[in-house]
Amino acid sequence: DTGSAAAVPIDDVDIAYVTPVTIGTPPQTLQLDFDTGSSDLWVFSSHTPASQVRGQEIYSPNKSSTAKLLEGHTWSITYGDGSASRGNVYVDNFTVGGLSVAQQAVQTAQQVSSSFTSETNIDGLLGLGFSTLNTVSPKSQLTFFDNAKASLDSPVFTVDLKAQAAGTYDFGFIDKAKYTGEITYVPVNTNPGYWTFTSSGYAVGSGSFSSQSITGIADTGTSLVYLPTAIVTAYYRQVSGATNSRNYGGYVFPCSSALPTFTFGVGDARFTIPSSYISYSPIAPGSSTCFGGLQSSSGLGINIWGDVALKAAFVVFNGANPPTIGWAKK
Ligand SMILES: CSC[C@H](NC(=O)[C@H](Cc1ccccc1)NC(=O)N1CCOCC1)C(=O)N[C@@H](CC1CCCCC1)[C@@H](O)C(=O)OC(C)C
Repeated sequence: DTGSAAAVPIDDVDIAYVTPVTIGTPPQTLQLDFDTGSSDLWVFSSHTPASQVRGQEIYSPNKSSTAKLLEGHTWSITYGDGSASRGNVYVDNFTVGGLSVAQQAVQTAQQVSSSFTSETNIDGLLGLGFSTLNTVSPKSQLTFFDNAKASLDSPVFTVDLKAQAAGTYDFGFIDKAKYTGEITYVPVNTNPGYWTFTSSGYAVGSGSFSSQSITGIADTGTSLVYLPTAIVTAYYRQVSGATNSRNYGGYVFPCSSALPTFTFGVGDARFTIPSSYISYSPIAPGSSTCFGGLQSSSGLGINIWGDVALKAAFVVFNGANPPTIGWAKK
């Protein structure tokens, strides 16, 4: 089997991407944020208090003839940005881009934090991290990818995110039309359950490449790139008027400033993030102060290659044993 579904930006700065999925019988369609940085599949549902729902699509298990409550199971998750949700669990038919799993654990929200309520374009998350991170208790559940893996032509999914355009999540195959040149594969460390790999270094603009190991995670659910402070300060030193603003929580600069590109290494391959991706967004609509798409990871305790970096490449998440991650130009 294979599957292929669109990854659509939810706003004009690519803060996140959503992908249509169908759940149950008859099928209910929701738009989910596919997140390689977590491993819970949860949805706004008929169990979510109306006061916490603001236009999101909901999954109603009682309207699905194939839904079954997973008795006594609950879940609760908190993400890196502090947003959180919790609830109970059903199993039901689940399809992504033509690829179906019969008894997928679908975690129904009974409580979501205010940031989820206010994010009206996201109806839930589909975790693509390793199933060891799943929060369902007393028995943890498998991700959609882990459930589908055995039936896939190849145990992979690929990520092709685009700037202000629809990209794709493909399952079970590698589409040669989506990348150029070779795919460079590197090992993945599955502890504690993210797609953790080691980059071979970086360069700022046309500057020399600094060979150094940068261990971090490939995270489709994170908007920006978060790297060690030394690298980030070296970058913004090249940007006139840039400051690290406590007020705005990161590096800001005059939107009129010229930004260098940022290049990162994967093995011998080099990937360049265009300046336009790093001039992420005005700090407020119409402001002439812009927030950077490259920020320091010092507050996070983990380096994150989020959407700003993923948009610059075609990435293969290889779920074979042992897992690897592959990066190609496009
Ligand atoms: C630096 S870690 C923070 C990361 N969140 C983010 O990157 C959020 C995502 C978001 C999308 C839509 C609306 C609102 C927020 N964006 C964010 O914090 N931004 C602030 C800086 O400007 C860019 C937007 C995060 O928590 N990612 C989650 C998934 C994410 C999906 C959207 C809803 C909130 C949760 C997950 O990938 C995760 O926790 O990763 C861990 C390993 C850090």
